[in-house]
Amino acid sequence: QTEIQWWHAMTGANNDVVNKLAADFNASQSEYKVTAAYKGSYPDTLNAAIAAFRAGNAPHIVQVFEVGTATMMSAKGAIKPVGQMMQEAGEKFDPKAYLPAITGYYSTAKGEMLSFPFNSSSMVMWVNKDALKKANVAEIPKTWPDVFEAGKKLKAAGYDKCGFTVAWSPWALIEQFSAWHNLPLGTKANGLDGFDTELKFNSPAHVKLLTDLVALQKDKTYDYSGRGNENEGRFTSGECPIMLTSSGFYGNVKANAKFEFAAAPMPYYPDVKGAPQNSIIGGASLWVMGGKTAPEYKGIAKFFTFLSDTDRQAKLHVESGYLPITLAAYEKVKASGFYNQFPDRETPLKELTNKEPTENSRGLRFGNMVQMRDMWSEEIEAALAGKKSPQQALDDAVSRGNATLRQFERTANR
Ligand SMILES: O=P(O)(O)OC[C@H](O)CO
Repeated sequence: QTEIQWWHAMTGANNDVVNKLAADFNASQSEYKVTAAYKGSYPDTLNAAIAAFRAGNAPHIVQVFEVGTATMMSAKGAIKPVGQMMQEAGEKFDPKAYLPAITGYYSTAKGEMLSFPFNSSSMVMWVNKDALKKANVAEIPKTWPDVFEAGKKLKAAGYDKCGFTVAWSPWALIEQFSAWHNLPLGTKANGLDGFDTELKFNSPAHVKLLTDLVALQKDKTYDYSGRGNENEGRFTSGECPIMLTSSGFYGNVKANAKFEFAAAPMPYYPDVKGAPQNSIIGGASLWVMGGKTAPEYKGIAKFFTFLSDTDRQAKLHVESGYLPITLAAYEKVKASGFYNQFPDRETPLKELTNKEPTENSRGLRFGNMVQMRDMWSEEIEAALAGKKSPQQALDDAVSRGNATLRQFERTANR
């Protein structure tokens, strides 16, 4: 048997999904054995894979979050392009089979898709409907001002540690916020059209959001929930009745929330022209590492074909909240009547296709993005702690980010 190691970052219900996929594939044939191993958060998993590659013992497959894409794309010798691997192994792989937002995100300028789409998501606003009822909030908030009002009422109704919050702060407050308001995160279509890009997310609308949050943090109408998804449990426990985070949070919400919930579209500022625009994808894709043997690549290719099966994709979407990935799986779920019964489960798909994407909302691709998210988070944290004005914090996030981009340009092996 040929062993295939798969490193991933999935916890809770999504961890069960990964283990089940590996077990089902292993049971479906006897030549290959996929061994799934949890390696910590997305940044931890990426760092572990880079370290293992340098030490000569990289796994076969690594799940890399969307913002690690530029890093992986530029690591030429370290990765095996998925299209090439599939072709050599005689397995079908058609980038056009995927939702356009996904294909665009993971393809090079030449149209080559280097990684295998796996768990793509978008950001939604999770709401605790029981809490809204208790606080006399008649409708699910649509705009940021509505969210602030709802947060105040929720706080008054007893949710005094957290009226509303967001997980993945830089993803929510900077990246998705920019796309959803048709504002540039950076030049050159947010880096998709070239590495020589400059960050632009210190606009008046960005400053307004941070200013509003700083004010609401004082009495915890808004309460900060960290840089990643480590505090998503604040929603399922009932502590924070409104939380912006991934659609892929569904499995954990379903398993743990003891209240009625819904996944609503992200809020927007109605006075920003063109808002809401469209959201961008999140989640992760599977990267194949370089330097493996032909039989190993054959096994990985067969595993990817197994993962692409339309029924399997449809089921994954329904159970996890991640996107159906392929057009065929999306059509299948639509035809089944699932969204008629559970309209909010289509929210992330509707956000992604809300309008024809612009240069500001096709996606993003920045080198050193993992480090940049930490810097951006530090600046958001400084503003929330009252150490810097929101304008200064975002100006600093932009200038520190730009310096990091220039460093990436100098060192990237392209
Ligand atoms: O929770 P996920 O897997 O949808 O990922 C969220 C963000 O896109 C991570 O960068």
